[in-house]
Amino acid sequence: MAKPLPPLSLYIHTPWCVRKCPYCDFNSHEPDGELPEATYLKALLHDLDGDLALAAGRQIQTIFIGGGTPSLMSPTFFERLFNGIRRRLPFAPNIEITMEANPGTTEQARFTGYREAGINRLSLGIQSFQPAQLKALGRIHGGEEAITAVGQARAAGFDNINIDLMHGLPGQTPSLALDDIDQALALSPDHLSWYQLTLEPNTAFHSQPPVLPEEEALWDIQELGHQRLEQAGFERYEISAYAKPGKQSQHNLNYWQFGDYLGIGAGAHGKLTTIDPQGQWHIERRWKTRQPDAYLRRDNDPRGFVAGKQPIAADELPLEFSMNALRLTEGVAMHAWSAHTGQPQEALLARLHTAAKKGLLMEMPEKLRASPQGLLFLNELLAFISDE
Ligand SMILES: C[S@@+](CC[C@H](N)C(=O)[O-])C[C@H]1O[C@@H](n2cnc3c(N)ncnc32)[C@H](O)[C@@H]1O
Ligand SMILES: C[S@@+](CC[C@H](N)C(=O)[O-])C[C@H]1O[C@@H](n2cnc3c(N)ncnc32)[C@H](O)[C@@H]1O
Ligand code: SF4
Repeated sequence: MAKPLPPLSLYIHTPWCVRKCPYCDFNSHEPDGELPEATYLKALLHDLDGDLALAAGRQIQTIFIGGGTPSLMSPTFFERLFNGIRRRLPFAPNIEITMEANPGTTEQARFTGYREAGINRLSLGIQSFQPAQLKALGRIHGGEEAITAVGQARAAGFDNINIDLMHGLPGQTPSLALDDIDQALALSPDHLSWYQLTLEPNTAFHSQPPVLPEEEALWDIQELGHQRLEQAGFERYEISAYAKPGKQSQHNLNYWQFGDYLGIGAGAHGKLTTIDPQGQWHIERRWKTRQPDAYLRRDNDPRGFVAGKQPIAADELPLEFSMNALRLTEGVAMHAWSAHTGQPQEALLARLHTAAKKGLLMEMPEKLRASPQGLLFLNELLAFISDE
């Protein structure tokens, strides 16, 4: 019997933001005028139609609406979108549906509408509570609005709330970073994503870098912040992701466990496995037209929305799989590594001998699991896996 396909998720991208943040390399754009909600809705469903043949007969386990700023779209937009998707693919009974929201774009009635439309997890991009850091990041909201947004979300019935915080910010000291964590914890989130600010190519911060904390302060922030979160009952399950028990993001877990996902919307990417009549797996990555205007025009184009696609070759699987799985603090069972990569466990063990000796790995041979040192130097660890 052929091995079962991995779980299927759906990523939906909305590409607009009130203002582009200087550190951000996501596919986000300031709109020219009114948001084209109706045409974007139509385009998203046609985009999904183009991917349906790859997902026929499968059920969607999780949906993640990212951006950009999805909270710029109205609740009706999502209600119609979910109705359209459900007509094409069934939803799992306990489906997790996350939406990202910017605290500068929220109001009570909207949150209630999002909840009623079926969104059951909210991810708020708070980043910091300090005026100086929010200003340096070019954010459109203050700390107070972030606190209000969490209250509005709870009042609307959201019982699964994530807060995104960033650290290593311009002018940030360890005590300011800890104060951000404390203020976030005081809001009792279910999940906290704690990202170190990175200077990404093609951003304003890359061409005009801000002054960042010294290396030593960055280490202190990392170490002290990690301790503070664990003391508060948050378990770190991925490099930057902390959750209360049972509140891990199912969508992100599926990515990291090398599950399948459809990606619709401007610049969205997807990964899909299909089985041929001989029972062989074929994995393909595909990505969609990136510029919002060009994406909308593609709706009338017989080439469709796909900007590119590429199969993942068998010899790329060890690295592709490990890049994701090793981000998880629990790592992955050796037999799962073998099942996903099609390689015998001995092949992996041989490659990892030196990495283990260098202290980058925790447990062998039952599990492939990075040590705390390995999580810090993930690229070094991955180099051992990709080296033939
Ligand atoms: C697409 S944005 C989230 C939603 C919303 N647009 C917002 O910013 O409020 C995803 C998250 O990635 C993080 N992020 C974006 N750029 C980053 C960077 N250069 N370094 C570290 N984290 C970054 C931020 O925490 C941000 O909330
Ligand atoms: C940056 S994470 C933010 C997670 C957030 N902190 C939370 O816990 O809700 C957003 C998710 O959207 C996915 N994602 C972002 N941009 C995407 C794109 N263009 N195509 C497909 N997936 C994308 C990421 O891989 C990830 O699963
Ligand atoms: S609001 Fe979010 S997606 Fe938009 S530019 Fe800022 S960080 Fe990027």
